[in-house]
Amino acid sequence: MDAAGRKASGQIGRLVVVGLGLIGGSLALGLKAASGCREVIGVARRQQTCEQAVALGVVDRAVTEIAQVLPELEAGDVVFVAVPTLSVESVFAQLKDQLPAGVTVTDGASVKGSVIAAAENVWGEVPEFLVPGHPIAGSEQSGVTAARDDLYIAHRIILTPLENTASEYVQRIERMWQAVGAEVLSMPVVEHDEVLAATSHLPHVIAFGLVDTLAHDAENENIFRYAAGGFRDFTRIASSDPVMWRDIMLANRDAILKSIDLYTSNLGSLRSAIASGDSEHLMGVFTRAKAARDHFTKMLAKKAYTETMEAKEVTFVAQPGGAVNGDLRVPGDKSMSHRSIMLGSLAEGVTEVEGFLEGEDALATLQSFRDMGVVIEGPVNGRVTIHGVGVHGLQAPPGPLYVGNSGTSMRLLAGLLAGQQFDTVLTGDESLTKRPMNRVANPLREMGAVVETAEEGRPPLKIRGGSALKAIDYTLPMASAQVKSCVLLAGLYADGETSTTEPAPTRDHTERMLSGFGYDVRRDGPRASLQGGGKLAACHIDVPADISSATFFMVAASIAPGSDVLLRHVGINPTRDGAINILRAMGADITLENTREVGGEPVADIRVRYAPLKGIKIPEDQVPLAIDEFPAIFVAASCAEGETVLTGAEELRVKESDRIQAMADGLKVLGVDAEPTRDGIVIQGKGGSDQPAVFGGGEVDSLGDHRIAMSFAVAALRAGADIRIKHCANVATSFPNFAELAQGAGMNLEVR
Ligand SMILES: O=C(O)C1=C[C@@H](OP(=O)(O)O)[C@@H](O)[C@H](O)C1
Ligand SMILES: C=C(OP(=O)(O)O)C(=O)O
Repeated sequence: MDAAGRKASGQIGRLVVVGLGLIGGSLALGLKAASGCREVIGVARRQQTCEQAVALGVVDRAVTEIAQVLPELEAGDVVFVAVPTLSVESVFAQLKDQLPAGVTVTDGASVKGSVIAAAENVWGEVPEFLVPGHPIAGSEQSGVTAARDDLYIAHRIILTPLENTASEYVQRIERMWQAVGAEVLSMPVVEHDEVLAATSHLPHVIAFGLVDTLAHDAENENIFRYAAGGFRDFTRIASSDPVMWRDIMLANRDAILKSIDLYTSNLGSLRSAIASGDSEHLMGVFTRAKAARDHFTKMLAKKAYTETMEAKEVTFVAQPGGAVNGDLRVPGDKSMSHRSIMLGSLAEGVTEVEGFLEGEDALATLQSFRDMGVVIEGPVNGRVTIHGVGVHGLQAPPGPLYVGNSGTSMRLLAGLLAGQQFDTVLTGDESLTKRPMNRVANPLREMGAVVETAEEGRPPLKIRGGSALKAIDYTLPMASAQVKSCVLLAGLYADGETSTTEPAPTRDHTERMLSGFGYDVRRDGPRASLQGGGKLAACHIDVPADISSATFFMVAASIAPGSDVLLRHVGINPTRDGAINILRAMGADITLENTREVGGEPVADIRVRYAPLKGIKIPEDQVPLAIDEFPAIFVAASCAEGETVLTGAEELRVKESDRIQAMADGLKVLGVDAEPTRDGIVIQGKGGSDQPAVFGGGEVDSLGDHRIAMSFAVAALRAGADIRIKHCANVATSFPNFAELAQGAGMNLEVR
């Protein structure tokens, strides 16, 4: 918001700032810059500070006693108490009985419990005009000379109003902070003090303590001479104002002691690990901490990551025309990446993975196993090292396992977790929370697991530990590799032989990878079975490029005249190659080169050249083999000559979106006749016309579904005007570098 906008919404009367340091001075400057108040009056004990504040333009005038200004205040004015925590009470005492009605009092202390106690001591109860607050914007600098008018922009202000705080006062303070560009949120007092003890007060104790320890060391001259970046970064906050921090320690004693005790015990474990050379323990702590800190940096940079992904709004604007050319390698296979982490974690020994998909879905699985105590190094350029803990080595996670947008994570993990001794809760994002989970909960219950779901079998899933699982012979009601894998993974923990029978072939990566880890899986047509109670041995996994991601470029090359792409090292497992078969049946020019086997999975380089397509009736036996590729295939069908009919694909309705409806809606917006049916779609291809443009321009909604988003981006190659695609952040779940690769290959795609 610009200054004029803030002024309109944020005007208060006069602002009285008691305490002219960094925090008070910066609010004064910010509010003046935004014309957010009529006048700023400063109050500081020392005359020199008053003069300095006026000379610097921080305040309009300044006095040494608050009593000097109280008589002239009136309703709508605000008093901001920005003195060290333990001095707040004496300021309140000076306000008592002299504050005119309608004036709001707020403060900026780091501890809220002590401010509440100070108010009770002075007024007997917390008055309705007091709005306790805490701007999270301090730095190691202090004093009025450090004040800046932009200190609060994009910073958070926590307000902790009590039940009897009147809402008009709270609203005034919210508007005041918003006027200087801050984001205001509220929290109960106790929660505020505990959160701040852990995130701010403890780090200050450690920084002050560490610098003091080293400064007392006889060798200190040398220590400080050689202490470079790490020491400087880590101890910056030991330059903070000692009085302010002494006050905070005393005021928030109990919460800080709790944090110190927790930290001391962890430091003790680290000490023992170093003493005994326990490298596993050290790697566990360091890899978990690195992941947490990297995640935090991404959150601060407002980049996509599992928990913040939905908050980020990404729009694709795909410009019409172009062709795709070049030699590309799309990221690693998502299904195999998930399974490599799961089986590597349960194996004995160290599993090395290459080609791992660094997309949000596979990272959510990885984080879940870290949360269950597995040491996992990486990913770095697709390389992951998993220190397996054995089939019975997982530990209870500290909280619910959050798997974001990933159905595969939730359904496969459900099977594994049913066999553990500890309870777990699996949660996900808004899209995943709408997807059916009874398809896994029911067979797990038949095995003796205790699994609770929310209404109508939706997530979260609560899985009780300690159940003795018994083997079952399960006939799947739908063709689903996730359900099959869930049952087989639970079967590792069951007494006896667990088997699954599927109505049609589905991806068999679980069966293949289990065999790769030395676990005996018997396969007989539609039936797969394994005996519980075995062991997995660590191995090396080379994850090929994901055929589901490659499909976007297969379709792109097939519909855009002048295209010729080579897609390297793509997995062409016969349970995944439906898109190749369907596109070829439509007339696509696809050749497989350098076909080979890598780690038990067939792999090839796929060459695709433009060729005119024709509509077909898609054979139902191909549906499970191309289940994730249909959104892209519908784009190909729109560019084909004649009608394409899909049946037997009702499963598409329960993916990240209802993919039949979402694609039909978007295609209609772009001028294609696409009629959804119960279990499929009928598309009238427009490829036979003389017009190069099959699609009109327009705005379509991907509904947060990565595959819908990428499919409409590809459609632009044959569009007559821009296609704007809303809600594309989730492309990062399966294909984080889609836009870069697409642009490099010749598509005109802009990410906003
Ligand atoms: O097992 C797997 O890795 C997957 C199976 C498929 O789901 P269903 O089992 O629900 O068909 C697929 O859609 C999903 O992207 C990945
Ligand atoms: C359906 C998909 O994934 P999941 O079920 O793992 O969310 C997909 O990637 O298209």
